[in-house]
Amino acid sequence: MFDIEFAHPMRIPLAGLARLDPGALQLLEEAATQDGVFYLDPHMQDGSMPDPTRQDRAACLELANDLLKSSAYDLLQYDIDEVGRYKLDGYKPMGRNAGVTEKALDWFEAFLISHDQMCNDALDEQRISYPEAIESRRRFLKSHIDSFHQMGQVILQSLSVICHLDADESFCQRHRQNLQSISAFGVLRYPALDKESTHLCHGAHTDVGSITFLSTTDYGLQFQEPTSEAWRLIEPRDELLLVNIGDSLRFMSNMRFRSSLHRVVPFPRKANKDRYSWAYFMRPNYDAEFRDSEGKLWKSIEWHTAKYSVFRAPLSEQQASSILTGKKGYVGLWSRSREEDMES
Ligand SMILES: O=C(O)CCC(=O)C(=O)O
Ligand SMILES: [Fe+2]
Repeated sequence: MFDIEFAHPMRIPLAGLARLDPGALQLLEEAATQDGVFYLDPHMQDGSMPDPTRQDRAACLELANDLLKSSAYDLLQYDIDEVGRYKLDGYKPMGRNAGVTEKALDWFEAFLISHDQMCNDALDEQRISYPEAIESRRRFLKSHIDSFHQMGQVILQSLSVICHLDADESFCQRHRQNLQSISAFGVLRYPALDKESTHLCHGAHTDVGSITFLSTTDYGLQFQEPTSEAWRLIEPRDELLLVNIGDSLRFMSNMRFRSSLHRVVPFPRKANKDRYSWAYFMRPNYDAEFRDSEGKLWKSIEWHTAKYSVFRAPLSEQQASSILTGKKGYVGLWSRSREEDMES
């Protein structure tokens, strides 16, 4: 038997939050202040919101396959570091960031599609023409992103009630759909690994934005329990969405909410096939302001830019600040030997 410890994120019903049900709000308050991660049950009995775990799951997987089957050469025509100013759209090849061990680079590829390109008609940015796999699914992607944004607003409204914020201070006001936003939807592929693979998975980080909705096909994601600092595996659940709170919401709540520290590592006996995940990164409007844990004032777009330059930096530079993980000097490296212990 493996000695693997699982996390047990709370399961919170979206329907309860939409009604501001006190029981659901209490669960959300506990999850947001203690761990910064929870499972969301997105099912609305009255069908008032599309349920992105059902048919959309298959559609996202098909999109990921269709899109990422192109050669790296073709995909690099949409290099995320070249396409726009803020790395919100385009292809991130494997190995662009530092990874989970000292010598490793990351080993996942991703394609991002910004909220504004799909859903915001009054947009200053130039319109991007995407690969056919995306262009042919514009209607699906628009409604998919819209429904994530609506779910995000329900969570933000609930968190605003928890913080006793007045309507004009509500977190929702800083995530308005008609203002420029850095939110994005992404599909990710982690190729199958073997024992000799040098480059691995996805290094430890907190998410830059406010709320991340995650779905995945397989094991691998770990989250760090804030009090014990132990890494725990997160079980993939088809019928639920995993929600991570990110830095922006942590800062906007004056550090009351935690941003979850997570990473993706090889999972014994499961790393021999591709792992897919897809995420909606709900992030604040460009100009939304907050103060970080040291009191420094940031516009959301500035924090985003600073965080991405740390994602792209070598490990030594990542270690020098607290931007990557929220803890200066800590980059959350994974040790292969422990993993091998588990396999024996
Ligand atoms: O693939 C996963 O499960 C996690 C992805 C992630 O943490 C991210 O893209 O920020
Ligand atoms: Fe993440």
